Amino acid sequence: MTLLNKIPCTIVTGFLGAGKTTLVRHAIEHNDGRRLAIIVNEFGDVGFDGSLLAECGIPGCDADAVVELPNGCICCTVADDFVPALNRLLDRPEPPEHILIETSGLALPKPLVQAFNWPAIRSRVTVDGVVAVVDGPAVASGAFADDPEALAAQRAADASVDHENPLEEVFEDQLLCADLVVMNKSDLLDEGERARVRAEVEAHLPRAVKLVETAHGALDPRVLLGLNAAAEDDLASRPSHHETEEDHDHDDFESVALPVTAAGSPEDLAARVAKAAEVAGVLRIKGFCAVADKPMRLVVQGVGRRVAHHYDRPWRPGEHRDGTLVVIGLTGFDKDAVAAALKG
Ligand SMILES: Nc1nc2c(ncn2[C@@H]2O[C@H](COP(=O)(O)OP(=O)(O)OP(=O)(O)O)[C@@H](O)[C@H]2O)c(=O)[nH]1
Repeated sequence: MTLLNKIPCTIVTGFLGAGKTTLVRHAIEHNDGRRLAIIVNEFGDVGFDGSLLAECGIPGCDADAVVELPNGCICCTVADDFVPALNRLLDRPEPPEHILIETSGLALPKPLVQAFNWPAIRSRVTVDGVVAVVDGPAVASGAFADDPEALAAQRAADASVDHENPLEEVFEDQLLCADLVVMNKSDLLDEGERARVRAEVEAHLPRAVKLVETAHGALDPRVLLGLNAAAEDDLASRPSHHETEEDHDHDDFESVALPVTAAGSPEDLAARVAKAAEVAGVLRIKGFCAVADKPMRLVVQGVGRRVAHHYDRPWRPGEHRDGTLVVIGLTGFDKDAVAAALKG
């Protein structure tokens, strides 16, 4: 049972590029003055999402309220990183009223939920809800299943099914743990695709879990926060492909940070990123870059073959303007080919 004095924490999970940061940002923006803190975990230690959130410029969102946990996977570094970070937030003179935890797209949520039972934090916090953000177009294109139709027919919530596709396993673990599923990027789907994605996601859910559709993570914080799930008390109904922390590693995935010299134009860089994204096994490309003669920093984001870019802020005086892109992919992806594509 949730004690009144426990601070609620929402765990935002979801595959690489599904829209977790976008959802968290929307929640900060529409938060009605509640004191929020954000913990951001990333695979690939460039601190991209943390930087986007800490520098969001939203009134009332204090950069100190954003804690970055880089270096891989929050579910594997619970003791060293997560619990101390959480305790530091709770020990502040004005502790947050609600904490949002954005996990890396490759993290499994269940070990993190289990961590809420650690004696050091158990009496202080509770998991208000696990929210799984789903990349609608990625599901529609069959990214998480070798044969989506056969798969949908095959299963309901059989967590023992063997998978050859590591993407699918991570995706499923995230759904199996969820209290709320957010089917994002609905703006990129037609009605038929939306129904298909909905059916496929529902086929993976082990319990009656609410599914909402969003575009650009625009979900009312009254829906997102306050689910009151106390998920740490309810682990049995959240099956996982990896029932122990030891069982879980990320050998299936790797990341590399590549320097990029200033681009002639955003379009030129986006074309190079799109080319790099075509290299087999590449899943996600993101980072900051310079554009010749522009005083602004360019944010570049590739999910699959879709590349988005925008200027987020002016370069600071004296700031090093060389860009870096983080590329995350299946282990063994051809980094030389990616580097060559990015060079143009
Ligand atoms: N068209 C469209 N684009 C979206 C939507 N939501 C997010 N995006 C874009 O998708 C890209 C990834 O969004 P993020 O919010 O960074 O995704 P993420 O899940 O935090 O990504 P990782 O942290 O790398 O796993 C960005 O370019 C977003 O602008 C949406 O609903 N529709």
